[in-house]
Amino acid sequence: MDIAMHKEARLTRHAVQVAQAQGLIKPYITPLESKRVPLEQAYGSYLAVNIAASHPLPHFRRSGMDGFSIRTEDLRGASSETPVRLKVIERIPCGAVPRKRLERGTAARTMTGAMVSEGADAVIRMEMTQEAVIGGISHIIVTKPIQPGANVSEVGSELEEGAGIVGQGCKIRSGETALLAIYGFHHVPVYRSPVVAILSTGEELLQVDEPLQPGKIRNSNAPMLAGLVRRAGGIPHWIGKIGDDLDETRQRVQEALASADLVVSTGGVSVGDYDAMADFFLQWEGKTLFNKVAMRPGSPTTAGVLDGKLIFALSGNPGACFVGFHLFVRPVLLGMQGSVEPHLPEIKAFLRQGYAKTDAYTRYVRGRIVFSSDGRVCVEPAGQDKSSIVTSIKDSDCLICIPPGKEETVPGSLVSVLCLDKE
Ligand SMILES: Nc1nc2c(c(=O)[nH]1)N[C@H]1C(S)=C(S)[C@@H](COP(=O)(O)OP(=O)(O)OC[C@H]3O[C@@H](n4cnc5c(N)ncnc54)[C@H](O)[C@@H]3O)O[C@H]1N2
Ligand code: MOO
Ligand SMILES: [Mg+2]
Repeated sequence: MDIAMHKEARLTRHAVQVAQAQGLIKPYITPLESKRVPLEQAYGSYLAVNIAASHPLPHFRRSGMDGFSIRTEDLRGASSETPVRLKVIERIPCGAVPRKRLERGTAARTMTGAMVSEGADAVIRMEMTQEAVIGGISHIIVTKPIQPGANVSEVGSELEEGAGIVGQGCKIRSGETALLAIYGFHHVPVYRSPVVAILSTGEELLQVDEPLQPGKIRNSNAPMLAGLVRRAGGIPHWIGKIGDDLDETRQRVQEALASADLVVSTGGVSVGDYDAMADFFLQWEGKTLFNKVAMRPGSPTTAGVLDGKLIFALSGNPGACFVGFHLFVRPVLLGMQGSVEPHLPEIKAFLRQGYAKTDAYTRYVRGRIVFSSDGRVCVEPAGQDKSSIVTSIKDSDCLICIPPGKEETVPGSLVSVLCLDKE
């Protein structure tokens, strides 16, 4: 292709909607292999199997209070006028098995978490009893009846045997970790983390430790993407910077594809004279899935697939790179880890201030979730909204979706909001 044809091809791109673009990527997202990791290393990974309760929880009748195992029947008529006296027949610490069955008129001193005596149908709290030694034998005196079942966790009252406890594709967080420990999972089958090659393009890019020079900027997208990849459970593999040269781009993209499960590049994907990534996608062995998306920022976002591996060319503008990552790359990373919820959680919220009329593209505004004094969930832009702006990335906890249209989106409008991962 000569230069004029390239220019023509670059300028005549067809924009797809965000949901369409996500749909074009979806067939290429398959979970990676699973592996067994020690439980303490499983946090943040996605479970590769369904896990059911192999025993009821709790698996023995367990006291919820420090007190006495009793038979409620014995206390039925208890009052201050007619106190009931029970003989204390044993002491049951946590971890011990009661030796005696409760017979009429007896109680067993039972600690929180300890096994309740056989024959007992409740545990009375220590505070509701008076202790007395009568004839050298320990007794309690009770002046109120209690309900059957009080302070006793019955077998299976939390989970019955066979109940699903953690499903395949669930993220292992603190609650899941605790359950896996309860059910004896010393090692846990989880999906492998995808390795993500990160490429940045542009002659203007300096390394972070290089002094500034006129016309040049430090590369901020690559470290930002590395952080985003890590937060999404991937392993970033920074390939480095590519100059604005097509042959170099081809070679480095090939290397990147060979060394990783997927490739993410930033910059050089628009219509500029030196946008080598855009040229790369015009003539390559892979299949281009889309090269323009009806969204801002990030309209030139491009995605393709070669030998089953996805490659995403995100815009160089930091705001566009950030949004492109969240809409397209993050779901892939989560999907490769087997997640059942790969997309950002979406909520509705009221727009605090109006948003000026837009064009035919949906805007994904870096925003902040705020609560109004009457308790409504609202959103507002986190700062300047241009694609080149970096500071509003730091201050955002959501992306506000402003629908396309010629009218202003007025204050108080109910809009869709994509919630970003918390650190
Ligand atoms: N005539 C037109 N010009 C532009 C269009 C258009 O449709 N017609 N699209 C604009 C849009 S929208 C965007 S977004 C940008 C996309 O540009 P590229 O993806 O080609 O990115 P670059 O040209 O390489 O760089 C853009 C901008 O970002 C800075 N940059 C690049 N890489 C990094 C990095 N790793 N860290 C920090 N900053 C980076 C770069 O210096 C530029 O300032 O194109 C518009 N133009
Ligand atoms: O689509 Mo660009 O990323 O608006 O600025
Ligand atoms: Mg460009």
